[in-house]
Amino acid sequence: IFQQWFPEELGNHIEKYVRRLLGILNPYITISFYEYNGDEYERSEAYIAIERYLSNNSSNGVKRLKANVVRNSKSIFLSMEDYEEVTDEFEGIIITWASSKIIPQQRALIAYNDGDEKRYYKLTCHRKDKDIITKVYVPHVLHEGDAISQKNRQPKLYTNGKSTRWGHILFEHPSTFDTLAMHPEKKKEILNDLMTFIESKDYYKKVGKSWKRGYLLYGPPGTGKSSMIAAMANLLNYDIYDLELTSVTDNTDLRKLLIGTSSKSIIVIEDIDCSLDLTGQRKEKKGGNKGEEKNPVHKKEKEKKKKGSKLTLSGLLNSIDGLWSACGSERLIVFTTNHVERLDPALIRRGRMDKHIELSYCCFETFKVLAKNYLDIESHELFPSISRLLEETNMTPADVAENLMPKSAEENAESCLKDLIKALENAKEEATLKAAEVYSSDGVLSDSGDEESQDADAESGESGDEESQDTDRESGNSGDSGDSGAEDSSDGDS
Ligand SMILES: Nc1ncnc2c1ncn2[C@@H]1O[C@H](COP(=O)(O)OP(=O)(O)OP(=O)(O)O)[C@@H](O)[C@H]1O
Repeated sequence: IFQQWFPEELGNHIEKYVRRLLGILNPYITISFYEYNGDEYERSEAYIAIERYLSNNSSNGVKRLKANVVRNSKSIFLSMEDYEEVTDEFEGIIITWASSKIIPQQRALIAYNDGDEKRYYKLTCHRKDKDIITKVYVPHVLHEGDAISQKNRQPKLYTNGKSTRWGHILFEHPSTFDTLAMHPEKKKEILNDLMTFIESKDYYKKVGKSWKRGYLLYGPPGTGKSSMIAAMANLLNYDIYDLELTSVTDNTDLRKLLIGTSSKSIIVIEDIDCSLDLTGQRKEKKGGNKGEEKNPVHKKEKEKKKKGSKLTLSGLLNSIDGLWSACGSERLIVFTTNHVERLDPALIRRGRMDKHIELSYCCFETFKVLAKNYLDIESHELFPSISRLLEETNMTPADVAENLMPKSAEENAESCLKDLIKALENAKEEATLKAAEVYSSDGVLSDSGDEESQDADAESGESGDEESQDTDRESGNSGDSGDSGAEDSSDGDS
């Protein structure tokens, strides 16, 4: 009626003064949070956080609720239907939240979202409480809402294919820090480190570092490196970006991929020593292996490799802690390797890889965790024999776990422990035989292959080392640190 009977300009004028008058008389203020701001295709983070907060804290008093089944979410959550109202209390202050929407007079012909309706939450509180509401209550609501979203979300596992895009699936690995078998003190130290990291946003800002932390996990195959990454992701509810370096053609692609990662994520490069010729490039600059430099076949091969992949060590280093690494925060970068000694020191220096974690062969403490997980026992009369054997021989947690797993319905804890004892005795015998073979008749080591990798191979039954020793012989390289030898043996292992 008002719009019909008053000329538009006069109408606007009167409306303005009426609103002002009401504003003076009304002791309440309102704050609106719209679902879409500016960029219309992105839901406002504040709106989402408020939705979660209200669904968790105040939905009991609401009669009409909406069930939101978010894809990839672990559970459904309930939120208020349009035009519902709830009250919340904060430090003795009563706050009213109402869900509302603006329906445009002329609906867009092609509507992307409920015919262009603009939903919003309206907070109403007393004018005298304005400061505490805007400075304390609203940030509290946003923080709580974020935490609820984070808790309910299902982590994803991303991987890069041939393109510079990430593809993902839901991450549903069951490994946790409870199932991870390692020395309890070491486990506690890692857990503390992770928890300190996630609570240190302000600290990182204060010291001028981007909020990320590098972990280097190293040890023989089957000692739990991948299991630990899964446990980290499950603990922190982070996504995993499994970066396959061999599919990345150059530094620009690597940068694009890293820009495409989100916060609260773990970027993983597994078997970093096999992924790229990272050691060779730097050693070459320093003079490297002279025998190899003179060898025209090796020189040609290296040049060909360089042309094929323009991903360089310096490109990788820049991505880890150069300017580009600052895009996105709250991230862990994890490298895994079976051969830590083959990595360039620059790649794993502290600051880049802040924490070096060795995952090693099964000790008695590790075994006890596996026995509890697999057989539900904490002690047994066979434990002392197993403890002694584990001291005398190297067996990976993966092999121990395999032996502890019942193979048939008839098997019980005792028979599984006996299986393990048998396997440990066999491994011990094999290791003794292998050691005898390695020593030549005059008691001198016949080959300079490193002991650690031989142990690892003995455990896993792989013959990768033979290949690396052959390659070393062919290239006239007597040391085990030669680039080509290292590369070939890694290929063999992988
Ligand atoms: N420390 C451990 N705690 C619990 N389970 C383990 C542990 N280590 C190995 N396992 C078991 O062995 C399997 C293989 O372990 P995992 O893949 O984590 O080893 P890895 O060190 O990553 O090996 P690789 O270097 O070959 O990738 C796992 O599925 C798990 O069942």
